Order: sequence, then C-alpha cells, then structure tokens
Amino acid sequence: MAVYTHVPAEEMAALLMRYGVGALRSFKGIAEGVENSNYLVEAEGGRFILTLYEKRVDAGDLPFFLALLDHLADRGLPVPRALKDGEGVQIQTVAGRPACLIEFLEGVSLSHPTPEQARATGQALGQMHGALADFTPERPNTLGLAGWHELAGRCGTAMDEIVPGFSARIAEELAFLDARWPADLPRSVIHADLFPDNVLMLGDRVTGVIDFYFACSEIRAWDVAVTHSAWGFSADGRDYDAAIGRALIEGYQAAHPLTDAERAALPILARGAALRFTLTRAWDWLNTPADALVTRKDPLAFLRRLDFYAQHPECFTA
Ligand SMILES: Nc1ncnc2c1ncn2[C@@H]1O[C@H](COP(=O)(O)OP(=O)(O)OP(=O)(O)O)[C@@H](O)[C@H]1O
Ligand SMILES: N[C@@H](CCO)C(=O)O
Repeated sequence: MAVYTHVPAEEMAALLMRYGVGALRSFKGIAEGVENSNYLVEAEGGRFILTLYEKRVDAGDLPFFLALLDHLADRGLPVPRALKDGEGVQIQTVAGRPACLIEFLEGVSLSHPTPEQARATGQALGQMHGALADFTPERPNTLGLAGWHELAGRCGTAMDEIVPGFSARIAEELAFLDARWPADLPRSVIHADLFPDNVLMLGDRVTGVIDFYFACSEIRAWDVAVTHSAWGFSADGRDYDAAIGRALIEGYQAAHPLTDAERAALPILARGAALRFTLTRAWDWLNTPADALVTRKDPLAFLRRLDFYAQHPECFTA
C-alpha cells in the first residue's frame, strides 16, 4: 500500500478547482510505491496523479526535483511535470502535507523486462544524462560513500540477525570501496533509483520515467551501475541475466557513450550500487515492524548482487 494520508473528497475537489482542470469525477489511492501517498485523479479535463510527500522526502528538496522534471520535460524526455495552479504555484498543502498535482503518463512498469526493453531503458537513461549536461542546480547525495558508512554504523551488528556475518561483510566492502572509489569521473545530476518499477513502458517503448526523489549530484556512471544492478538480476538476486545487462549498457552507449575511465570503473561503481540498496533495505528491514502495511524489501537480494559483482567484474566486458 502507499496511501498514508487520507484526502477528503471535498478537499480534492477544491484543489482541482484551483488548477482549472474541470470538476472532480473520481479518485482512488494507488497501492504501488512505498515512499509517498499517491492518488489517481480523474477530472473533467483529464487524468492526473496527486502525490503527497511523506516523511522520506524533505519538502525543502521539492523545488530541486520539480526544476529537474521541468528541465527534462522541456527537452522532450518522458517525465511527468508538476502542474502549476492558476497562480503559478506547484507545491500545495493537501491534508496537511506538501503535495503536487502531476501529469499522468501512460504505460506499465514491468516485472520481467526483456533485453529489448532493457535496451530502451538504457537509451532513455543516456538521453536523460545528455539533457542534464546544462542543468545547474545541485543536491548532495546523502546515500553516497559517506552515507553508507553512516548507515552501516546505525545498523550495526543488528544486521547479523538478518544473516550471520552480514555486518562483517559490509565492513569489509566499505574498506574495499574506500580504497578504490573513483575520484575524478564526470559528475552530473542523476536519477539514482532507476528500478523497473520507476520506468513506464508500452511494448518496447519507454513512455515514462518517474520517481525522481533520490535524484542528486553524483558520479554520472553510478546511475548506469544502479540501473544495471536493478535490472540485470532475478528479483531475489540469485541469477544474473547477461543479455539484459548487456542490452542496458548498449542502449545507454547508443545515446551517451561512456568514457574509457567510466567503463573501467563500472565494476567498482556496481559494488557501490549493490551496497547502497543492501544498506537501505537492511535499515528498513530492522526498523519496519514485520506486520506493517508496507512490504519490506529483502536486503539479501542486493547482498547477493554485491557478491556477484565482487566475483564477476568481467560482467561489464563480456
Ligand atoms: N506520473 C505518473 N503517471 C502514471 N502513473 C504514475 C505516475 N507517477 C506514479 N504513478 C503510479 O504510481 C505508482 C507509485 O508511484 P511511485 O513509484 O512514485 O511511488 P513512491 O511511493 O513515491 O515511490 P517508491 O517507488 O520509491 O516506493 C507507480 O508505480 C505508478 O503506477
Ligand atoms: N528502489 C529501492 C527503494 C528506494 O530506495 C529498492 O528497491 O530498494
């Protein structure tokens, strides 16, 4: 589920009036997603998404995210803009929370993408990076190398309750990455969470890239590594699909060629990507009650990816 905040019908109707999109016809909460409350809203003037930002999104970051979406949409990328009301305001307060009315994009997110769909996603990521070359706002990555250390410290040895040896494996990996994390690769604003559930597709066509709420200034190729780790494996992380991994990188290269240094760094960057999701999932696992309405995501699915990347750096060249 992802409806944490209930919006009364009267408040929804009054909100739509401010946007001049006609009267409210219907609305319902969207079950997918875990971070924010999302509603699908039907008005006389069209279909929209209303997002209420919950605890994990800092309201102070919203202007950055909305500027990023406007920048990409202006350059023809399939990302949803936040609409402006009659007074030009994008960020509202709805049921006491910061909220935006967002363009609805068609398409579905896939559970079992094909190589062609991975290629199209890689290409969309490359196009996005190309379009961001002249985007100047910045947002620090709180989930970069320093953030992983901090999160690992906060999880502590409680991680060993998930699987014995977990905390030692993380400490060993952090030491490995500290010694090798690249310092001089090109940086840019990146999506940083391009999982299949954040890409909407129709057939082999990308119709929407959503959920930019981890977007930040980072090593650009880390976004490629994050996407590879999210797309290239079975959900439990046990099986690597080389055809998907290859297609994703080829698609990216067709739109935005990697430099030799970026390509050479991918095995290390991918270990960092796998560690990032292992740690955030471990934290959530340890801090979300087992009976909460939100489904906890399995940290071991990314620990397995981490082990795979450690054992198979050649997967980026094979
Ligand atoms: N602009 C949009 N157009 C169409 N559908 C959308 C749009 N934005 C969100 N959705 C739908 O709402 C669902 C939840 O959105 P989203 O993934 O942004 O949730 P979240 O809780 O913010 O994030 P997370 O994926 O991190 O849990 C998506 O899976 C998608 O079905
Ligand atoms: N996409 C992430 C959640 C957002 O950090 C995951 O699957 O763990």
